[in-house]
Amino acid sequence: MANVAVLGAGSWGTALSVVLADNYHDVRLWTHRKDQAQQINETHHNEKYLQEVSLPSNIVAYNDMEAALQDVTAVVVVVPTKAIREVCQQMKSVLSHKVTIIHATKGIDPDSLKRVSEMMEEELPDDIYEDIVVLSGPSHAEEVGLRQPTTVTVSSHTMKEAEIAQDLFINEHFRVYTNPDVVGVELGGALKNIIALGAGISDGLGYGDNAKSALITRGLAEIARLGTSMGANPLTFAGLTGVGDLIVTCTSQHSRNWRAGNMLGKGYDLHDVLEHMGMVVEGVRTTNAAYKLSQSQQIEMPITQGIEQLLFHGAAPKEVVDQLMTRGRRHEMEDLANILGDQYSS
Ligand SMILES: NC(=O)C1=CN([C@@H]2O[C@H](COP(=O)(O)OP(=O)(O)OC[C@H]3O[C@@H](n4cnc5c(N)ncnc54)[C@H](O)[C@@H]3O)[C@@H](O)[C@H]2O)C=CC1
Ligand SMILES: O=C(CO)COP(=O)(O)O
Repeated sequence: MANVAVLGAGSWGTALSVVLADNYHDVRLWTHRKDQAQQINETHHNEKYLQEVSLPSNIVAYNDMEAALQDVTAVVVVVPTKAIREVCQQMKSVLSHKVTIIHATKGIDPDSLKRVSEMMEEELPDDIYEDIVVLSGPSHAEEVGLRQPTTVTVSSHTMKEAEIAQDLFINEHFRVYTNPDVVGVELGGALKNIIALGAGISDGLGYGDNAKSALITRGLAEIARLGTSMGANPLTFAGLTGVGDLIVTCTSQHSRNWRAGNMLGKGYDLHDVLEHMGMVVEGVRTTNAAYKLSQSQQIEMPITQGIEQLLFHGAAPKEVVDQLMTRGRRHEMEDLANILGDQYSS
């Protein structure tokens, strides 16, 4: 069994620690907050982020990163996208041996327009890891923590590292697939958060299942359009980290992105919504990143564009829906064939 550090003690870092602990690994759950480390070790619960789950005794919380990383063979990074560079800097200053590095963060940085693994590659020295592994897929922390059946995908450029991650996590409640398409796996997980905001907005406006199904399906089309232009394999978007994660995030009240969207649809102000959530809503910053990417790559992303207008430029939810519904007429098969490439054109 392995010594594994999980960096980030929010809801997802805590739930992934439970999976690792169930597989008999010694888990060091690192948090940047001393009081939280103390609270977890005293109560064996993460009261703020995953209250209902009781944590096995082989999960120990740390506040000292150097101590948490001592003798580990694998490090799982699960902080919000905004904190990735900072946490990598801290890791770099205390880690001198080679480890398997896995990240489970879903976002794109709106400043550098980089994916999470790209930011990590920029920040970390080459000699402490072989290849970054991405873990993504339809997986609400609340359900994983309760050991409900869940499937995810791990991806890295070298299959060996992905398979190490698969071995660490797989068990009878948590089934782990591999996929070599790092770009597609990462982009699917990040971009679905924009569409989940949209699904929440639609529900907040009082629209029904037809509208939500349209958002999921046309959202998938624009995710795949941007994704393939950035080098992803279009088939990945038909898998767990594409349509799978879209379904789970757009249809569940566990989703923070859906919940934030729902409040926006009901007319609440973005600042108040984020304050109320108290947990990361990755879709907000990723909307801005995807919007910028769509502009620079000249990719049509009408839903993302509408949500960008709503979040950052004062557009009313109903105005955005009206704009989407009155766009010029389109040929559905042509749109889909364009994503898949020439061999599918009619
Ligand atoms: N919650 C879920 O069900 C899932 C979340 N994810 C992704 O995992 C990532 C983390 O999300 P959650 O754990 O849900 O977020 P969360 O909001 O529950 O917790 C975030 C954690 O990061 C910590 N943090 C914030 N800034 C930090 C910094 N500068 N240095 C160190 N720690 C910092 C916070 O103290 C908190 O413990 C996000 O990218 C999210 O999209 C992915 C799959 C499922
Ligand atoms: O990524 C998730 C489920 O796969 C969690 O989504 P939220 O961040 O919207 O809660």
